[in-house]
Amino acid sequence: MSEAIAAGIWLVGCGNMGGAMLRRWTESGVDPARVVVLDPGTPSVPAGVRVMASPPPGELPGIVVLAIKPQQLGAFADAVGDRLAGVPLLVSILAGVEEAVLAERFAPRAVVRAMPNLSVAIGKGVVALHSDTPDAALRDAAERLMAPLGLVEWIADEPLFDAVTALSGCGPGFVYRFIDAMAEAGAALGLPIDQARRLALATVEGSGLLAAQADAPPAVLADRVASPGGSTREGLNVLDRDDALVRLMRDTLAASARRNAEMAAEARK
Ligand SMILES: NC(=O)C1=CN([C@@H]2O[C@H](COP(=O)(O)OP(=O)(O)OC[C@H]3O[C@@H](n4cnc5c(N)ncnc54)[C@H](O)[C@@H]3O)[C@@H](O)[C@H]2O)C=CC1
Ligand SMILES: O=C(O)[C@@H]1CCC=N1
Repeated sequence: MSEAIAAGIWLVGCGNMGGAMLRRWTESGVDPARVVVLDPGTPSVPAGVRVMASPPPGELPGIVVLAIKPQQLGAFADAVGDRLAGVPLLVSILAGVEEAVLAERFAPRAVVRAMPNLSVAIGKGVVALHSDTPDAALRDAAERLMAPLGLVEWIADEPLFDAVTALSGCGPGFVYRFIDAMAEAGAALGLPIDQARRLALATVEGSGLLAAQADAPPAVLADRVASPGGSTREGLNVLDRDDALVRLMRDTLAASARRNAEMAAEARK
């Protein structure tokens, strides 16, 4: 465990995403007694984690993880921003909020921007990281903190965070829509909707697991499902016609990336 993690973690905001990360951290060996949740609400937290409405006086942890909504940043910074000055590592998962803005508002020694997704709750998430800090120990601390959550990847340029947020941060939302759409389509062919939902969910789960372990990329796996002259090919022809699915996904991710850029502009004000 890194020195910064051992020196304690303050998790600011423990909602959907902060809560998912926290559960996974304590399940994978982070000592709950070293974690303070700062949240004015009534979050449900693992046993042993302290919940406070404002930072404990006279203390600074090794790491502060910001997991409030971007729209809540101003109020938090105005209320207690100066209490974080000099904290070794500030990790922010806020969509669209840039490192320079965080550095200016909180004056930590290092900022790492992180983009997790909801599957971190079961250690199968994606966490993209970016930082300009030259401090290798603090970069390492951020990476070690995120390692139990799933696949961790450093992103070369901070502007690419809008793309990464659209793809893997928002991605679970798109996949859930796809599952529901598959179920709807099965029901339209006559299956009872509950059964169609079970089949669609298990199909996506199994396909993802197989693709993750397979010796071939998804395009090749798709061809293995599609027997020549068979029914999968007919369905793939619909998805592939005029790049229908690719164009839909491009529009979907572009809309999310655009919104991230807007949130970044709002946070700069
Ligand atoms: N939900 C998701 O799948 C993902 C969310 N994110 C990012 O995570 C952040 C949080 O999103 P969610 O967890 O979905 O939101 P949420 O609304 O579920 O959680 C926000 C939490 O912050 C608390 N809070 C509000 N004001 C506060 C303050 N001044 N001090 C301390 N705590 C405060 C709220 O009580 C709540 O528990 C956002 O910035 C979002 O961009 C990033 C990746 C994925
Ligand atoms: O919807 C949002 O803004 C956040 C960012 C990634 C997932 N949820």
